[in-house]
Amino acid sequence: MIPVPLSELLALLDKLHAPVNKAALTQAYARAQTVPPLTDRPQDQVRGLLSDAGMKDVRLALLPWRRFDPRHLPALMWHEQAWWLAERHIEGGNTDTLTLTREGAESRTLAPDDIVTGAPGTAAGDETAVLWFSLASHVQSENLSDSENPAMRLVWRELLRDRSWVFRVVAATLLVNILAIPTSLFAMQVYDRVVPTLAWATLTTLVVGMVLVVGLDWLLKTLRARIMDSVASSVDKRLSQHVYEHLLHLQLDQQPGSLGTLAAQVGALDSVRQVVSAGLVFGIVDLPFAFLFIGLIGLIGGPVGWVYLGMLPVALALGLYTRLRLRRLTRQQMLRSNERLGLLVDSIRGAETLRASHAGWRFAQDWQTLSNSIAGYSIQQKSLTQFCTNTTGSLSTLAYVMGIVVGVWGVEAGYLTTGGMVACSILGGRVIGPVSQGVQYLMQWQQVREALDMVNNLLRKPTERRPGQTLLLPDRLPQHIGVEKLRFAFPQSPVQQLNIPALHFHAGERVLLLGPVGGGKSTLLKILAGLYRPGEGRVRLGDADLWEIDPQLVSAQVGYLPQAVQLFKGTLRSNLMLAGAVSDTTLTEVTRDLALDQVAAGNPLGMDMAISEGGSGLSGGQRQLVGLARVLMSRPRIWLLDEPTASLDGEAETRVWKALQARLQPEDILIVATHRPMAAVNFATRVLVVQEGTVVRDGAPDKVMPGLMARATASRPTVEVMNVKTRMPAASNSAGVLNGR
Ligand SMILES: Nc1ncnc2c1ncn2[C@@H]1O[C@H](COP(=O)(O)OP(=O)(O)OP(=O)(O)O)[C@@H](O)[C@H]1O
Repeated sequence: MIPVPLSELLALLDKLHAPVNKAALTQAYARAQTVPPLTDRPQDQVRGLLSDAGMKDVRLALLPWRRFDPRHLPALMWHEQAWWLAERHIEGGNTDTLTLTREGAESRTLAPDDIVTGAPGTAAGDETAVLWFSLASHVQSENLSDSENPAMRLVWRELLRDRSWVFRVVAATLLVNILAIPTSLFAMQVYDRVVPTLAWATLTTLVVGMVLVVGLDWLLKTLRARIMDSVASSVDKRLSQHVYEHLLHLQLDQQPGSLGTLAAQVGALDSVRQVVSAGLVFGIVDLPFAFLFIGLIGLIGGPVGWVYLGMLPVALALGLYTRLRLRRLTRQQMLRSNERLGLLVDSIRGAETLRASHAGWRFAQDWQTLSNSIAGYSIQQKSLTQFCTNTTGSLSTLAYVMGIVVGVWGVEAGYLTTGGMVACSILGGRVIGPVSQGVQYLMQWQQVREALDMVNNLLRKPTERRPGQTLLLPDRLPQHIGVEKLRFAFPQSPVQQLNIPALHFHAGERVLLLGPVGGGKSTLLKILAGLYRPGEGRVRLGDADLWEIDPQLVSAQVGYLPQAVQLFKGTLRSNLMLAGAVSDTTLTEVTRDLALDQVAAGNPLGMDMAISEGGSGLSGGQRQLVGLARVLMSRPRIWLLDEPTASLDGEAETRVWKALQARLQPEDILIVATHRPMAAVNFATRVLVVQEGTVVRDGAPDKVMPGLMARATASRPTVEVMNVKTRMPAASNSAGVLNGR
């Protein structure tokens, strides 16, 4: 790689608003020209130059593009033998494009997937890479998990991010309310001035005025609705994105168990936003105006005002009572609805098993029980809200009637005219409206509280890295990975799944991880991959704690193959290139070595053959091969493979080991959890047996394997053939060997 040009570096620092002295950096560049470089690593060169220019605390890393998260752009990109300033643009809210610019060249606009890596003949140094600066100003995420009510804080933060809408909506609502005053005064003038004298000219003037008022009122209400809709849509987008990304970055061992709950948690903020934004305007404008109108009624009609004022505490008591009674019902209904959603997802995913084991009736029964229970709660809830709505309606009519009655007394007593009485009735309508609305809010608030609780449960769960955490960007390739004083237990699990005082793996090691079913192999691999965070102890990647390192760097170094490979809706190609585009040559080579090309060859669409949701369309073994292909294409330094050949036949298994060996660099670390060690034992350098969460054996294959084989043979059942006891032959996968007992 050639050194990073000054112009591109300055352009990036400018984009990042980094406090750099341009003149000092230019001088540092000039000084660097006069001496031979101490290092040919661009990250070290840039660090040196920046340090020379007075920017000491710079953290940067060089990452392969395929492992880089484009949301962290802008950055400098090494692409087609040149350094570019890469920026990300989101057009129309969804199309993601990259713009590459550099001095003296035409700028380019590309889709992230257009940048392929590992092009034919590319050495590691020629591959598209990103030089990424981690600056303090870059870390924008807020730590919501410490907050008492993170969901509410999030809703407020998003609603008030741009406060101008509040002023506009409040101003519009204010005017709408003010316009109600001339409406009532119109009636008063007509009754008191026009009707007694039949003054048509006055009536015409009043009507013209009212037409203007009505027009303005219509315009203001339309504008207000538009503003509210656009705020709602942008807030919804940001809220759902935030909650979804929080979910994606949740510590995997902390994810909620129920899928229904999880789905409901992600969607629940929507109802919160609606009530909070409408409630905000209600609280700021409508409610104070209700009091203003009561005052106005009092001014015109004297005691009539007391009638409407007296209605307020009754309505408030009604709303609070309903809310209290709704609390239990709403909670139960939500819980059951979540359970039912979970059941639905489970039965769709497990349709085959249900059909094969004739267990459908059991699920149908559960569905019916849940539906009955939801319907029961729903009926109770509806009748309660109906009761409240009807009572508020009757209360309003009563207030209106009482207002008229008291008004008649006023007319009799002489302090109120007929027109004044009509005006009081019209203004009374402006009091009744907000009061009924307030009662509705009180009822809805109960639902919102439940929804908030649900989202809070999700947002309080820890993410893989603390928001705002200063992450390490080590730039040396890790020479070892390991755990120290490790203790791990799943949440709510009374037993400890792993307890390992110390375990280290060094460069060049090829390790087989054996042990009985449920022994803890997968959990250990997930901990080493940085997917599960241990409750106690440390995971070390090189010299640093893995959880202190930027996750992009971890995933650039560590490749993990899960036991159950997940495929996603798309094509075979999109599933293979899940982590980013690779060159067609790399794709062809890997698929050929794993014989996955035969799958594509058998389909007229080839690599573009459709994969449906949940990954149906491929066999179990083929899925495993897709998972392996993903890891092989990502070329990690540390390979963590969980049962890579469990679903494969002997031939495919041999092919997998060959493909893997061809790609393993001498310094790479390979750790394979398997129940079929025999095909891999010849190239293994170390065998570990994990049982009941601890390492019970650890040594060279020739030391550990004979003992395991002997035990496996001894534990194999015997059959009696014509009175001769014979030991059962060993199965090719030697499952017994793995028990380690
Ligand atoms: N999500 C989970 N919640 C609670 N306990 C779990 C969870 N996943 C695994 N376990 C428990 O952790 C223990 C270790 O499981 P793990 O999957 O690591 O075993 P394993 O050695 O990989 O087994 P196998 O050989 O069957 O794949 C088991 O006792 C299992 O029941």
